[in-house]
Amino acid sequence: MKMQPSRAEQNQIKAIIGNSYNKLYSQLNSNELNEVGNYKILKQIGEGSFGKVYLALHKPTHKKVVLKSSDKTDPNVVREIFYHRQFDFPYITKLYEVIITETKVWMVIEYCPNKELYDYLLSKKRISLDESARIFAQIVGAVYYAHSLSCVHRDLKLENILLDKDNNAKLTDFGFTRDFSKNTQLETICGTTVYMAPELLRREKYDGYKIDIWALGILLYTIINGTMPFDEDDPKKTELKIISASPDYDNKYFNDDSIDLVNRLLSKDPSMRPTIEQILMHPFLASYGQDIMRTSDNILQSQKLGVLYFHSKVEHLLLKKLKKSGFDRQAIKSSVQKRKCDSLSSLWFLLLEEEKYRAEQRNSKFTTRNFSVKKVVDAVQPVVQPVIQPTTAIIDSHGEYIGATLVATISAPGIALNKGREQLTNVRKATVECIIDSTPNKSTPSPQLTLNSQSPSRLVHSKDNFFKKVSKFFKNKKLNTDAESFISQKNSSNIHDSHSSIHDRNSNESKKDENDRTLRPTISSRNNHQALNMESKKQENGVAEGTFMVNNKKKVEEPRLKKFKSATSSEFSYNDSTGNYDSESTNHAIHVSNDGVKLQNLKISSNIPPRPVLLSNLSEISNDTFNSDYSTDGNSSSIKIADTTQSFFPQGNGGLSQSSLAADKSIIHINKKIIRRELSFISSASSTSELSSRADSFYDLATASLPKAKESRKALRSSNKEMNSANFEAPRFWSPNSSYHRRNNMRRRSQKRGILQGTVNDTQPIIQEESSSVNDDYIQDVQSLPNSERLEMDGDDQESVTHSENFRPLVMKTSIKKEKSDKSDFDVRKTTQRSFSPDSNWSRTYSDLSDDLKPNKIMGTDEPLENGKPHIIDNESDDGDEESVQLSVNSDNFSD
Ligand SMILES: Nc1ncnc2c1ncn2[C@@H]1O[C@H](COP(=O)(O)OP(=O)(O)OP(=O)(O)O)[C@@H](O)[C@H]1O
Repeated sequence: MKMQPSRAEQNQIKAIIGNSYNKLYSQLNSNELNEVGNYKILKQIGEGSFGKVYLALHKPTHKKVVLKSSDKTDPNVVREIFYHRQFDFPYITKLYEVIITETKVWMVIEYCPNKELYDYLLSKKRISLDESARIFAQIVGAVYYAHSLSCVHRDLKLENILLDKDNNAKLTDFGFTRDFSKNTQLETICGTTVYMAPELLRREKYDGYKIDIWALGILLYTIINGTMPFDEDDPKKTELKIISASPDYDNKYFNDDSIDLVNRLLSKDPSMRPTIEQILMHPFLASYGQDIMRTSDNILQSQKLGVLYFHSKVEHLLLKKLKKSGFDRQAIKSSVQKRKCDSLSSLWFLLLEEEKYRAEQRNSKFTTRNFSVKKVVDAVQPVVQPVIQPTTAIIDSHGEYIGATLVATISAPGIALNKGREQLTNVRKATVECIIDSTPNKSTPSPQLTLNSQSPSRLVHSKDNFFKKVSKFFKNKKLNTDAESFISQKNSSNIHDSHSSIHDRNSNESKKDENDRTLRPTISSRNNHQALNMESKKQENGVAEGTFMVNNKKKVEEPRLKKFKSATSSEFSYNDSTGNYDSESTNHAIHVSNDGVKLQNLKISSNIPPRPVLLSNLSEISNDTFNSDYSTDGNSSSIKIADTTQSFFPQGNGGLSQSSLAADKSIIHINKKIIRRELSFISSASSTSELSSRADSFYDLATASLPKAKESRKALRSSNKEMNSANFEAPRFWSPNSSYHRRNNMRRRSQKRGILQGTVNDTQPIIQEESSSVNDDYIQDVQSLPNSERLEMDGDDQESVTHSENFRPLVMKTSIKKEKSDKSDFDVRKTTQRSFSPDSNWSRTYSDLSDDLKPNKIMGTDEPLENGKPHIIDNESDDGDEESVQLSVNSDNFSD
C-alpha cells in the first residue's frame, strides 16, 4: 500500500529538490558538460561528424570508460546500438550503457587506452609477422563471432580496430553492420574505397561475409607491409587496381604463409575467398587462430544456450556481494541478460571486470607466494620457530578475506635468517605475511611464511566498504529521482514507498555541493559559438584550415580536426553511374561520389518511420529499466525535462506533445526489430544526472530558434573546397605525414553516415559540450590511489561548474512554496527570474548572422537552401515548435 509521506519527509524531499534545483541552476551557468548519467567526463579523446568521444569515469566504480555521443540526427546510431549491444566477445568493445538525452545518444563503451590499430601501425611503421598473426587472429575472431550471429560488419578498417591496455584488438563501430544470412545478397555499397571488394566496386550484388573477408585481406597486408595494397592518388586508379591488380609482396616483410593467406583473402572472385573458419585454421595464424576459434565457439555456445552470464564462480560471488549491499539480484540479472544497456548492467560489467582482474591477480599472487614461502620456511625453520600471531586481517577491496599480517619476533640476537639466497643477520623482528586462506571460516589455517618488509595495508580496509558505497551511490540517485517525481506529482496522492527511507539521505549534501563547485578552465560557449561562426567566415575568406578567427585576429589552432580519418564508409553512387544499382537505397540514400565530392539529389521517403527523437517519449519505451530501486534512470524526469520547453514544472496531464505520436510510431517500428531479435529495448534517459539531461534540454530551449544557423554552419563547413580536394600519392609508408585517409573528416564522415549535413530539422545547441579539463594526471592520481581512498572521493568530486557573469535568470514560475516549518537550507523562491544577458551568444539567432554567412546552397551540390535551410526535409510543423519536429532519416537505417 502506498503511504503518504509525513510532513518531515515532505520537507526532506523539498530540501533535496531544492538542492537539485540550485545545483542545476549553477550547472546551467556552466559552459561545460561535466557529467552524463553516472559518468564524469574527463576529457575529449575523439570526434566524429555526429558527436564527440570522451574519456569518462564511472563514478560508482571509478572505472574508465568511453562516452561516444551521437546526434539523434545520425541515422546510423540506432543500427550501431542495435547490433553492438548484442555482442559480448573479448575482441569486441563492450557496450555498457546507452543514455539518451534530449538531442544526443550517448554510448558508454569499453575504454581501449592504446587507441586505434591505425595509430599503432603509424608508430611502428609495420608490425612483425608474429604480432600481426596475433592481432589479426583476434580481429578474425571478432568477425567470426559476428558472422556466427549472422551479422556482417561492412566497415572493417584499421580505424575501427582499437587496442586495449594489453594490445589486444577490439573491433568497434557497428554503424554499418546488418543481418545477413547465407544465400542472400546485399546491394548497398558501403565501406571505405581502399577496403572495398571488387564486386562492390563493380556494383554487383554481394555476399556480406565475403566483403568482410576481403577487407580482412587488406588489413593483414597493410599491417605487415606498412602500406595499403591498392592505393593510388586517383580513386579511379585505386578502383581499377582493386578490380584487376595483384598486391606486391616484399619478401623482407612477408613469409610464404602470410603471402598465401593474403592472396586467398584478396581473391577477386568472392567464391574463392576462404571462409572465416578456414582463415582461423590457416598455418599463418598458427595456434592463435585455433585458440580463438575454441574460445569463440564456447562463447557462442553459451550465448545460444542462454548461459553466458551468472555461471562462473566470480559472477556468483559478485552477485552475492551486490545482494548483500542491497542490490536487487533479479533486477541485475534481468538487466544483463536482456542487454538493457542501462545503469545496472553497466555497473555489473564494470564490477565484473574488476573482480575477474582481481581473481587473476590473486591466483598469480598465491602461486608466487606459495613458491617463495616454501623456500623461506625451509630456511627459517632450522634456526627458529617463531610464534606467530595474526595481527591484521587482510581483506581485499571487495571484502574478500585473503590473509593476515603477522609479526614474528625472533628473540635471539645475531640469528641468521635466510631468505632465499640472501642472508639477513641480526634480525630481531620481521614482519611476516601469512597467507592463511581465502575462506575466512577455516578454523585451522596452515601458515605459510614469507618475509615481507612492507605491510600490505593497502589491502586492509573495512569489509563491505566498497559495495556499500556503490549501493549508497545508487540509492542516493534513486532518492533524487523519486523526490523529483514526488514533486512533479505533488497533486497526486500516490507517493512512492521508497520515500520512507529519505532520512538516509546525506544531510551534508547541500554543503558539499557548494564545495563541489570548483571552477575548471573551459572553452566558453561564447567562444565556441564565435568559433563556429568565424569558422564559416574563415572558409569564405580562405583562411588556412586549422585556424579560426576571433576579432579578425588569428586566434588559436583549430583543434577539432587534428586527427583526420579515413575516407569514410558511404552509400556510394558514382557520377558516371547510369543505372539504379542500389535498390536498397533507391529513395533515400544520399548519393555520394566516390571521392566524396559530388552529392546528388537527396530524396527522403516520406513513409520512412520516424526515429525516436524526443526524450519525453523515450521514457515510455524503457519502463522496464526503472524496476530496480537502484537504477539511476528516472522515467519521470525525462518527461519533465522535455516539458521544460513549455513549463518547467508539472502540468498534470503527463504533458505528451505532438511528438509523442511521432515517437510512438518509431517505438512501434523499433519494437518490431526488438521482437525479431528477442531483446528488450535499450534503457534510456539517464536523467537523474541533472546536468546531462536537464542541461541538454535547457540548451535546446535556449537555442530553439537556431536550426537555420546550424544548417548554415554545416553547409558552409561542407563547402570548404580545400577539404574536397583529394590528392593522394602512390603507396607510401605510414608516417605521421601520410594523412591520406584522414582528411575530409567531417564531410566524408557525414556522407558515410548516409546523411547530408544540414538536412535535418534538429536544433543544435549553441553551447557545445566541452570536455572537462581534467588531465591525465588526475586519472593517474585516481588510479594510483588505494581503493579505500579512491572511494572517499566519491561524492566530493561529482560536480564542477563554472559560473558565468553574464547569466541572469530567465522568468520562471515555480509551484514550490516555502513551508513555514521548513528548516532546510533550501532557498525556495516563489518566483525566480532568469534571462539571457543581452550580449550572450546563447541568444543569437540566425538572423544575427551577417548575410555573407548565410549560404544559399548546399555546398558540393546544386541543392538550394531555402532561407538558409535545405528544402529536402519538410517535416517541421508550421509553428516551428521543436517538439513537433519529426526526423526523416535515411531508411537504410531500417533496412540494409
Ligand atoms: N572505446 C574506445 N576507446 C578508446 N578510444 C576510443 C574508443 N572509441 C573511440 N575512441 C577514439 O575516438 C575516436 C573517434 O571514435 P569513432 O571513430 O568511434 O567515432 P565515429 O564518430 O564513429 O567516427 P567514424 O564514424 O568516422 O568511425 C577514435 O579515433 C578513437 O581514437
